[in-house]
Amino acid sequence: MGQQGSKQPEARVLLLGLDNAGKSTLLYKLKFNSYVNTVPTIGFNVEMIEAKRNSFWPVW
Ligand SMILES: Nc1nc2c(ncn2[C@@H]2O[C@H](COP(=O)(O)OP(=O)(O)OP(=O)(O)O)[C@@H](O)[C@H]2O)c(=O)[nH]1
Ligand SMILES: [Mg+2]
Repeated sequence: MGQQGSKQPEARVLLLGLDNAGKSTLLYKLKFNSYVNTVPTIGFNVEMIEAKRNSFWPVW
């Protein structure tokens, strides 16, 4: 239980879906906690999101 050393754990998440499904909207909602008006993505989007501990992840 508790902190496992000082390094924060990292996870890589791949978000897949059909064209226009709302992937970018979800990504930017998670990152900026607000709605972002998107354009169709050419290629892919990569973002780093920092998550704080919460009731889903009370301990690392
Ligand atoms: N009604 C509604 N519209 C949404 C929702 N999420 C996204 N949209 C809209 O759906 C459209 C496509 O959203 P995007 O986030 O660009 O979809 P995408 O999956 O990234 O699309 P591609 O990059 O083309 O693959 C946009 O007009 C969004 O505003 C939602 O939860 N509800
Ligand atoms: Mg997109």
